[in-house]
Amino acid sequence: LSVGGRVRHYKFDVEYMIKTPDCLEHVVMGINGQFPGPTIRAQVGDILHIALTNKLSTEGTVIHWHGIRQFRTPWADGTASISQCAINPGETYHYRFTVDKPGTYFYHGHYGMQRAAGLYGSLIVDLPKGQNEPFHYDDEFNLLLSDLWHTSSHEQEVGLSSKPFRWIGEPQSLLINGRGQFNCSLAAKLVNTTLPQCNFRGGEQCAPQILHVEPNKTYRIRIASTTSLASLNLAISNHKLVVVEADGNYVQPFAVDDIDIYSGETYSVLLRTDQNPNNNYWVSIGVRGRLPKTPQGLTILNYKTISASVFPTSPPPITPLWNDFERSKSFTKKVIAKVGTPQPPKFSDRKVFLLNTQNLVDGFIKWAINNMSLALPPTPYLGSIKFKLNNAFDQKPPPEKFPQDYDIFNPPTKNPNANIGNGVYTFHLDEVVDVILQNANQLNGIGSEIHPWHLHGHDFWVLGYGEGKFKDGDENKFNLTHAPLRNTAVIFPYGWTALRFKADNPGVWAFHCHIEPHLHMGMGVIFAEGVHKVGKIPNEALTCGLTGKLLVNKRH
Ligand SMILES: O=C1O[C@H]([C@@H](O)CO)C(O)=C1O
Repeated sequence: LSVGGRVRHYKFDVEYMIKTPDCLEHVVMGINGQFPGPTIRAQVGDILHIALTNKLSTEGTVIHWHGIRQFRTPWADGTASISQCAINPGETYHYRFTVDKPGTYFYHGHYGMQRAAGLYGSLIVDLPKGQNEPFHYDDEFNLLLSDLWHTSSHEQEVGLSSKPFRWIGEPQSLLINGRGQFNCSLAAKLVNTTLPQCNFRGGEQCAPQILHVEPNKTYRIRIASTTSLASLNLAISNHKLVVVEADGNYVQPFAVDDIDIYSGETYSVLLRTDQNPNNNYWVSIGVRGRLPKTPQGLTILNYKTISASVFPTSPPPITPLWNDFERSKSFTKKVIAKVGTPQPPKFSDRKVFLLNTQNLVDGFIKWAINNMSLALPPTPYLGSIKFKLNNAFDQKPPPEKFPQDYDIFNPPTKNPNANIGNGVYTFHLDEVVDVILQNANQLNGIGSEIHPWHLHGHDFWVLGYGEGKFKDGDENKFNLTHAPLRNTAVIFPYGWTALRFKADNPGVWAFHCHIEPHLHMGMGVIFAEGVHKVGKIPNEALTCGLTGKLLVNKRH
C-alpha cells in the first residue's frame, strides 16, 4: 500500500430492504439502509478500508470496486469465485486498497445477479488538494444510472438458467441516482403519454434529484452506468456537453448534444449554464441498442434564478433511434486520449481472438467465447492458482482463436452447441496482450447485439473498432498514437474491437460482458498473470472450497 495515504474507514452493511425507487414498492439490495449505497469520496493515494458485513439472511455477497486496478491487493477486487470467497451471512470482509488514479468510478455486487438487485453506489477519487484537473469547473454533480425490473433478481436468474429459457425482457424503469417514475411521468403535460403527470410534494423516494445550478457557471457532471442491460443516451435540453473523462482517464475534450453510455462505463462532461435562466431544462436518459420498451428517465436542471417547480417549456430531448448504430459508433470513436496520455507499446507479444456467440448447451441458451461458456468454480482462482490446487478448475486453457471460416453473419447453425468451462488465460508478467473481440450473429434469426466488455485489474488501450470479421492487415489501422485508456469497451453488431494492455498486475482478473444476464449466461473469461508474485492473501478471502480445506488442515 502506498506510503502517506490517508486511511478512510467505511462500515458497509449489505441487506435487502423495501424501497420505492420508481414509486412502486420493491425489495432492493442496499447498504446501511440506503439505496443506492453511500457515495465513497477519496483522494488519490488514500487507502480505503471498507468493512463489509453481510446482513442478508440466506446468501453470500461481495462488492467489486469498478475501475480500481487493485495493484498489490488482488484479493480486494470483490469478485466471488475469482478473487475471494463470497462473504457468508453474518460475516465481515475487510476490503483494503489504494485508490491511485483520480476519476469517476462506482462499486457494485459481483455475485450472482446482485447488481441487478440494486447493490451499487458511487466511488469518486479526487486529486490531492492543491492539484488541479486539466479543465476548469465551478461545481459538480454525480449521476449514477441504472435500470430496474419488477421481477426479482432471483426470478430473473432462475429464468435465464431454465429450459425453456426465460429472457428478463426490458427494464420497467430507468433510475437516476436510484430514482425513477413508473406510474407517472414528470413530462406528461408535454409528451404523448397515457401516464398521469407526477405530483411530488418532495421527500418521496421516487422524486427526482434536481440539479440546481447558477447561471454562467461550468459544472462537471459525473455519469456512471451500472445498468443490468440498458445502453443509455443522456441529454440535457438546450445544453452542450463537453466530454473530458472516460472510465477514470482524461480524454481529448469534445462537445456533443448527448452522450451514449454503456453499462460499466463512466464519463465526466462539462456543462456551461449559458441558457435562458428563466427556464428549467430536462435531463433525460433513454434506451439505445435494443428496441426500447422503457420510458425515459428524467430529472430537471434548475436555474436557481427561478423555482425548481417552474415547468420546462419544451418536451424532453428525444433519445436517438435505438438502432442507428452509425450514430453510436460515431460517438464512441470520438473518445480519444488526451494529449500526454501514455500510449501503447508499438507491438504486442500475444494476440487473443475472442469470438462472442450465443449458443445452446444441452438445450440451455448460453453465451460462449471461442465456444466456451464460463461457469465459475467453487474455489476462487486467486487461491487455487497461487497454491497450485489443480483440481480446482479446468487445467486446459481455453482457445486463443476461433476457426477462420466461422460465419459471423448467420446463426451458429454448424456449431450451435458450446461447452461449459472454467479454464484460464495465463499471461507472463508484463506481457503485452492484444485482445480482438469479435461479434457475431445471435442464436436465432438475423441480428447481433452490443456488448460492453469490462476488464478487471487494468485499463486497456482501445486500438480500434472495425466492421465484419477481423482480418490480416486490420492491425495496420490500429490507433497507436492517441488510443484512449479505458476499462470498458463495446463491440458493435457484427463488428470487432481491438484492445491492448500490459499484463503487469499480479492477480486473477475477470474480463466479461457487463450486461448482468449475459455474464450470468457465461459471457466472460478469466485472465491470470504473475500469481506467484501475489503477496499474502488474507485468510478471509480463502475460507471456501479447496482453499478453505487447506486452512482447516493447517489447524488440525
Ligand atoms: O441473451 C439474450 O437472450 C435474449 C434473446 O436473444 C433470446 O431470447 C436477448 O435479447 C438477449 O440479449
